[in-house]
Amino acid sequence: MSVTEAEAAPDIWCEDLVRIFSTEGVEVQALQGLTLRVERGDLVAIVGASGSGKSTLLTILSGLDRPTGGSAVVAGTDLLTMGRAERVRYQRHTVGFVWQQTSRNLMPYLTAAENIAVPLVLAGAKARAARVDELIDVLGIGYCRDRRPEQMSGGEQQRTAIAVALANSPRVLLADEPTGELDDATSVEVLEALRAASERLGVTVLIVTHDPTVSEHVRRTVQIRDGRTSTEVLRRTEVDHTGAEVHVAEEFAVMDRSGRLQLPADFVGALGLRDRVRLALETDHVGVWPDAPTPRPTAAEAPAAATPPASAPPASAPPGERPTRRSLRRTARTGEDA
Ligand SMILES: Nc1ncnc2c1ncn2[C@@H]1O[C@H](COP(=O)(O)OP(=O)(O)OP(=O)(O)O)[C@@H](O)[C@H]1O
Repeated sequence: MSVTEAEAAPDIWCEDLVRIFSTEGVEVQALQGLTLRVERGDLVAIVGASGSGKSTLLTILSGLDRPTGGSAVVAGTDLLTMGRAERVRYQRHTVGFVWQQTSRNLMPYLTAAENIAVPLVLAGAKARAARVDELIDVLGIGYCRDRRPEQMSGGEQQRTAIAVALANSPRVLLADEPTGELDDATSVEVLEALRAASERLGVTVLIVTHDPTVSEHVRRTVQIRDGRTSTEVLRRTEVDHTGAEVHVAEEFAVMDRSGRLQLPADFVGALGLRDRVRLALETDHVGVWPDAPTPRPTAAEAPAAATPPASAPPASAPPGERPTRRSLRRTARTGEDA
């Protein structure tokens, strides 16, 4: 790979990632062909219900676990093939980690500044004092510099933990429920600290969370369902015709290389889609209909489309009604393999 190619490569790239756990003869597919691409310097939240595979993904990306199959490359390191020595280097220099439990991130008998210096000492880094000062400034914890964790609030401890994780200048910062033990106001402080780290230090940040409010503080939220990325929400700020700033959130379904995508649960529920659905390829979108005999829709009733709602095409008739517009009709199965 040339230098230019390496610079253009995403910092996190997973394709068809599979992790199967076998316990007492029972297999659990925690990741079932997950695809994820995170560009350098991005700040992304991964959200999903309990058991959807978030922690499994994070444990693989942190180099603590190895996937069963697929591809996973982080900042140029292939996680499926890396050896033991490379793994130590990877965990020390390529990725930083912040855990949910504030107590797990910091040594209780050291001050904030001493905690931040620990990874620098272990890595034999030079100019340690200057790096500690820089991180204390970026995370806004100057007033906690000489305090031990028990003398800090949960939010201050997490901001110090972020500084510790960033000490050796990792390319990627992984945070597992970093606001899980915090109240709303303190959560916002921690999320803003992660955003500052991303913007001022150029680090790529991946936050795994249950907390729906986290999505409001990141540009991109990826939803995991049943071990696969299912939908993504992208947020941006626009200026409307009156000159006012408006926040726009657009939801997309994620499609893998084989063309598989998960319809959002509310789309499936709204039309009672189950087992098999009818598909129709239109010139600019794909229509999806229940398999059951469909009553003729009124003008106000639009069928579900597998394209993003924000750019949803005009309503079209169910299969069989306007044959001239259609070049392909199929029946597909919903459920596990849809
Ligand atoms: N070591 C393991 N052995 C067996 N099954 C496991 C193991 N780790 C995870 N699983 C299973 O894999 C699936 C995904 O688990 P995972 O912990 O990744 O989900 P999660 O989205 O992080 O959930 P939570 O939000 O509750 O932490 C679950 O069904 C879980 O029971």
